[in-house]
Amino acid sequence: MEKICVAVRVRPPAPVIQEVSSGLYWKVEHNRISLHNPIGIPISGASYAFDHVLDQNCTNAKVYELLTEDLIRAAIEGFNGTAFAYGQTSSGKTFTMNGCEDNPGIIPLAIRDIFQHIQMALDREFLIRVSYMEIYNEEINDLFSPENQKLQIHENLERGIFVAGLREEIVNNAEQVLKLIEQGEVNRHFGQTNMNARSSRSHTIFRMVIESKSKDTSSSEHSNSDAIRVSVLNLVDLAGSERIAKTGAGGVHLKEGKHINKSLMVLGNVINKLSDGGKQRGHIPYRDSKLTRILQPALGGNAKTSIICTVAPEEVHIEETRGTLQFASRAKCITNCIQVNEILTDAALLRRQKLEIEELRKKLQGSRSEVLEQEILKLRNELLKYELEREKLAMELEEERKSHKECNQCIKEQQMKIDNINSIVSCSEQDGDSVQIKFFPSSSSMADAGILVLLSTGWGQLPVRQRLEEDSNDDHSTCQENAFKTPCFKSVRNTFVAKRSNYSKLPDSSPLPDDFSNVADEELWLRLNKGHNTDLNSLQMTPSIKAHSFSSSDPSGPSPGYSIEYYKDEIQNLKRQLEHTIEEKNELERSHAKQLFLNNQILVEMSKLQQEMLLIRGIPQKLCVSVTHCKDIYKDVLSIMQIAFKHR
Ligand SMILES: Nc1ncnc2c1ncn2[C@@H]1O[C@H](COP(=O)(O)OP(=O)(O)OP(=O)(O)O)[C@@H](O)[C@H]1O
Repeated sequence: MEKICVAVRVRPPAPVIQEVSSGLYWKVEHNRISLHNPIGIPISGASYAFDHVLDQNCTNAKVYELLTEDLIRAAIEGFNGTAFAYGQTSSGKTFTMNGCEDNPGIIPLAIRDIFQHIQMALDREFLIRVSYMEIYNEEINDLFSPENQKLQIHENLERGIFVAGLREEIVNNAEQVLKLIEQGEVNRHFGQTNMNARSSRSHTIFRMVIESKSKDTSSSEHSNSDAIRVSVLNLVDLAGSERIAKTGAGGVHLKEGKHINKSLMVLGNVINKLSDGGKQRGHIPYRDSKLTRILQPALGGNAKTSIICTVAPEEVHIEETRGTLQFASRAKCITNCIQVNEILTDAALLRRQKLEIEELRKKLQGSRSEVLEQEILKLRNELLKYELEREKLAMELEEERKSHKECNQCIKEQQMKIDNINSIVSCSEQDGDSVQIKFFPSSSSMADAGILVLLSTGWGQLPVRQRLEEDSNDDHSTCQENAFKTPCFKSVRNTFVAKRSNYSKLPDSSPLPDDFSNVADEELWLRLNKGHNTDLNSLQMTPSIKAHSFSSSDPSGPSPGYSIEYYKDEIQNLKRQLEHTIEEKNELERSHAKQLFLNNQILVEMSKLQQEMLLIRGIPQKLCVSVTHCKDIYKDVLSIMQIAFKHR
């Protein structure tokens, strides 16, 4: 955004005016112009400041330097530019824009300057086209071709606002242009008024279209230097507002004056609207006059703009001067939005698009590679994680295998022991004699103890039955209680019990054999009686007699052939035998109780083993699940790795 540059130029007083003066005068100080009373005091509300305020001594060259030089340079670089002179009639607009031979105005100075710069710009080649038109009575006429009259204004995307049918001359040097202008001036409408011997009766617009492109096409691969810059420079000399009373215009001039004033009023409206700025601006009436329509880009559009407001210093023109200064003050508020105008040839367009595509591709590749790197990093991390998990699972699997093996071994050992016990028990049942049972349970207490239990049967025979079942739902408390009672085989289900068979049956004959060949040796007896030394001699001395029952119903009674002594001895002997038998019975009961206790302990151990077995049975299933899980993980890892390699 750039503000319009506004300057006020005060022309020298006209020598011819004869009037009664009140002594009011305009004073120029720096960039300010103020109306003063005759005693030199500024009049309130009549002081104006601008970018430049140029007094009567200012030359056109200075005006050009201050107001137009930058604009011309910008036009060469591709920016649109407009400079116009605004002011009342005979205030020096034409003098400022065209100048005279001694004091060339902005247009010839600009033309020379432009060509000078073009010649110095070795890196670019230029094409300059010029046209010259006037808006006379609200009609556009071509000053280079007088036959081109009443031209129309058009607008399109390519050219913007333009006058259709206007002759454009391609020019190569300043002199050529100046000559063309000279020719065009001939066609311009001038008129003589009371105020100006050569009064412009129309607004004139000298237009230069400056096209340029870089001479260096080799660097065009990496820049936009092949783009064609096109700028439009308008140098405008407006007709002056006039009071009919002052100018004395009549007839044609009156009509001209009316059109001039009307178009200037529209210009004032446009400036007013533009100076409002922001949302209050509303509709800008560019289309209300041909002048504002043509100058539209210069007023709030894409152009650098300079306005030179010329004023007459005479007291008689104070009101017009104040009007011009107010117009200038509003114009000062207008901002334009300028930008380089570039036109791309097909080749240039193609090249620029190529560059853009290349840049986009680089950006895309950059972002793509970053994304891929991140993805690879993520995959690597995941891979590492899975590998660790796999190793952990493999270790767990190995441990479980070991544990399974150990358990199996343990079960085998236990099974062997159980079989061993079973075989011993079945042997004892078959033999009905003496049984030697060895336990090597897995539990440490039992193993350490290395318990050796001997069960024996003898007189008062005690055959042993052992049962072993795997069911762990035993009533151990019952077993414990029963361990110290006479065993009850039915109440203790699935327990390891000893049974005394034929307990109540009296033998038909003495249990002692006739000879001792089939009787257990002395060591066995000693062990059975826990060190109690049985009177073997007495046992051996016991005669092999047939037992008799002495029931009251027995009519026979003792044989009469025996003496009293014999009977006494016999009674004594029987008493001893009875005592011995009772003792043996008690001992056996104790052994049974102990055996039951041990059996219960074995059952507890077996129950534990069974629980372990249950756990062990579940291990293969677990292992299968683990192995399947491992396989799945391994498959996932493989697929992830395959994908990562594809991306690479
Ligand atoms: N700064 C100046 N120095 C010397 N002479 C000047 C200056 N400005 C204007 N003049 C003279 O004043 C007279 C009127 O000037 P000019 O024709 O340029 O006025 P104008 O504003 O163009 O009038 P119009 O609107 O009627 O065309 C001319 O004779 C011109 O030479």
